[in-house]
Parts: sequence; structure tokens; C-alpha cells
Amino acid sequence: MSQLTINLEKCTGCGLCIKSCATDALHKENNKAMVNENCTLCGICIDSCPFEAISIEKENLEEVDLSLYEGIWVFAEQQKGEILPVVYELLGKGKELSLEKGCKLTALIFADEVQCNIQKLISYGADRVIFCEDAALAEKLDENYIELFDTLINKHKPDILLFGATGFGRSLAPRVAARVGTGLTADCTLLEIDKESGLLQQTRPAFGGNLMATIICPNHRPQMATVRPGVLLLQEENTSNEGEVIAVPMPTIRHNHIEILEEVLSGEINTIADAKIIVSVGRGIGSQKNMSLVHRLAELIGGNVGVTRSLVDIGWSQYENQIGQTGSTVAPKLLIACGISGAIQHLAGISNAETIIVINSDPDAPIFSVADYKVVGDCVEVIKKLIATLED
Ligand SMILES: Cc1cc2nc3c(=O)[nH]c(=O)nc-3n(C[C@H](O)[C@H](O)[C@H](O)COP(=O)(O)OP(=O)(O)OC[C@H]3O[C@@H](n4cnc5c(N)ncnc54)[C@H](O)[C@@H]3O)c2cc1C
Repeated sequence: MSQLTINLEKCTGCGLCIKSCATDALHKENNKAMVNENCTLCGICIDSCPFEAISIEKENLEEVDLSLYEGIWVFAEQQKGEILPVVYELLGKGKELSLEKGCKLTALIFADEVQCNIQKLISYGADRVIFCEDAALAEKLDENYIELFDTLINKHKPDILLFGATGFGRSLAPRVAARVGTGLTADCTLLEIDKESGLLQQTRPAFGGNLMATIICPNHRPQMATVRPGVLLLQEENTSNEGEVIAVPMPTIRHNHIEILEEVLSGEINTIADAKIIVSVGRGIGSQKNMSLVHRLAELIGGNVGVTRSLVDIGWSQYENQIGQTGSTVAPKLLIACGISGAIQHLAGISNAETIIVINSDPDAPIFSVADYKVVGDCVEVIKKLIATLED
């Protein structure tokens, strides 16, 4: 493990590092700074010390025995007692990778109530489920979950650990990676096993989506990645699958730094990533008042409204509705794309849509390259006609 080191000869006992520490990890003994077990290795104290007395001693890479690590783990996040759809997508990919590597696929499920969901994880491919049911896990507080992950990773030593790139997954995964001293590739769009080295190849868009970077984690374990909802294909459920189930206790929480006083949701919970029908619009919609037409069409066909980043930037829609590289990845059965040019950053979010109808006034618009059905024309007029027909 890496550790914070204080050079006692250089330390003057000024106390600046103690003031800078957000986790109460430093105190004074004999007028010298001392570090305790609260240290998260954030490094803020290093910058605060004018005497360069503090440093992080990195763990010796040679010390990690990679051969001890085996198996693929998927974190099964729940929301209001339901397993999130991205978990089933991860299990599908996890199964494929585990068959290739000849190892077990394990799902981890932690909350105050989980037992009713265990069989579902097995039905979607988990060979083994590790669960922890504890009141301390009712609220999604990173610090409680990190303790549990730390304990389990050190005990069972998984080779690969996957999270959904949900709000919680994006917050938790990097903290777990930092705690156990490994790397993390966020927002992967492709996961493959390299045939020669057996390493997990983690591919994600880089440099504004202009190229795809394939990242490996050769020296540390587990190899960790987050994957956005809707990117991986959902596999079939098999309710006759059988698997091993292991209950684990909640470890002692050393310190609770955060207390949730109230949960305030801003309007409706984002559901666009799970939507089966989407009417998606871009700048070609022309004016903000035309957005009511888009919402009406979506309502008539039982769909959600999606938008390009341009519409979020000019305030015609909320970020929750944005589709693309920096928004949601969607996988609807039907996507109607209206007045959208088809920038690469937008297309990155719709590659799993089953059927795409494009309406654009420019016959050369790049978005036509992904269209199953093409309408060259004014999208506002087409939307009005569709509404009139459906209302008839
Ligand atoms: C790092 C980075 C991340 C990004 N992430 C995202 C992202 O997540 N999602 C995203 O969407 N964008 C993203 N973008 C922005 C992206 O590059 C484009 O600028 C954006 O998608 C364009 O939005 P648009 O198609 O609405 O607008 P435009 O590119 O202006 O296209 C408007 C289209 O409407 C058509 N049109 C005009 N009038 C009509 C009409 N009356 N009827 C029919 N068609 C009409 C035009 O022919 C044109 O094709 C990102 C950019 C960067 C640099």
C-alpha cells in the first residue's frame, strides 16, 4: 500500500497541514505532524506544507503478485429496491469475458434489503453472488461502500471489477480504485480480453470523441472500469440458472464524515437511458416554442424527449435529456431524430438504437449515415403532421 510519509527533520510543527486536511488524518505529537488511519492519500497536505516535509511513498509495483487475482466481479447497484438495467448489461458482458478467461462471474449486491434480487443476478449469468444486507447501506454513502469493497477485494482478490457509470457508480468506483491502489477507466464503450496477455482492454472515447483509446492496467489489480447504461447489449434471462450465494458481514466503519439530512430530487428522475421510444431534437427545431410540439409527439407515441447538447447549452432543455458522449447513451427500439446534424459526439450516444428515423432539411447531413428511414424536409412541419395524424 502507498503511504503518507512525514520527514520529521523538515517538519517545523507549524500545523498548516493539519488545517488543510479534510479527513482529520493529521495531528501533532511532540510538536511534529503525525498521520493516522483516516488518511485517504488525497495529497492536499503535501501542497500545504511550505517545508516540503510531506510526501507519498508509492507502493512498490513489484510487490503486487498478479497471479493471486482471479475472477470477474460486477457491482449490482439497486435503486429503490430494484436492480438497475445497466447491471444486467454488465452481467452479459461479464459472462462473455469470464467464459473467455475460464473464470467465475461474481455479482456483488449491497443494500439494506437485497435478498429478493439475488436470484435475478444468477438468472442473468452470475455464477456467484456476494451480498451484504445492512442498515448502514440503505443510503448510498460512498464511505460505507468503500469499506466493504476494500475488505472483499483484499480477501477474494478479483482480477476485474466492473461498475455501471451511474451517478453513484461514477462516484464510488474511483474511490474504491484509490483505496485499493489500482487504476480505473471511466465510461468504457468496449471491453475485451487481449488474447496474448489476458489483460482487460478497456476502450473509451478520448480527445473530444475524435479517437478511441484502448487502456490497460498491467501492474495493478483489480482491473477496474465503468460502463455507461445502454452501451452493452442486454442478454437473455435464464431463470433455471443456479449459483453460489455468499453472505458477508458489514465491516466496522471507522469514521462517518457525511450524514444525509434530506434527499431533494429535481423533478423527474432521468429515465432517458432506459426509454424504449425517443423523439430526439437538435437546433433544427428552430425555436423554443416548438419544443411543446416535440413533447406532444413524444406523449402521443409513449416516448421520451431527447436533445443534443446544443439545446441544453441554449437552455431549451435540461441536461438530463442530453444524448451523446457527455450526456446519456440510449438504446431505444425507436429513435426519431429531428433537426440533428449528427456530430460524432452525438452519434456516440445512439449507436445501440434499433431503428432510427431521421428528419433533416439537409440531404447531406451526417446523421443520415445512421438512418434506417430518411425524411428530407422541415422537421417542424413533419412533427405537426404526425401529431395531427395521431390525434385524429
Ligand atoms: C467534448 C464535446 C462533447 C460533446 N458532447 C455532446 C453530446 O454529448 N451530445 C451532443 O448532442 N453534442 C455534443 N457535443 C456537441 C456536438 O459536437 C455538436 O455541436 C452538437 O451535437 C450539434 O447539435 P445539433 O445537431 O442540435 O446542431 P447543429 O449541428 O447546428 O445541427 C442542426 C441540424 O438541423 C438541421 N436543420 C435546420 N433546420 C431544420 C429544419 N427546419 N428541419 C429539419 N432539419 C433542420 C440542419 O441541417 C442541421 O443538420 C459535444 C462537443 C464536444 C466538443
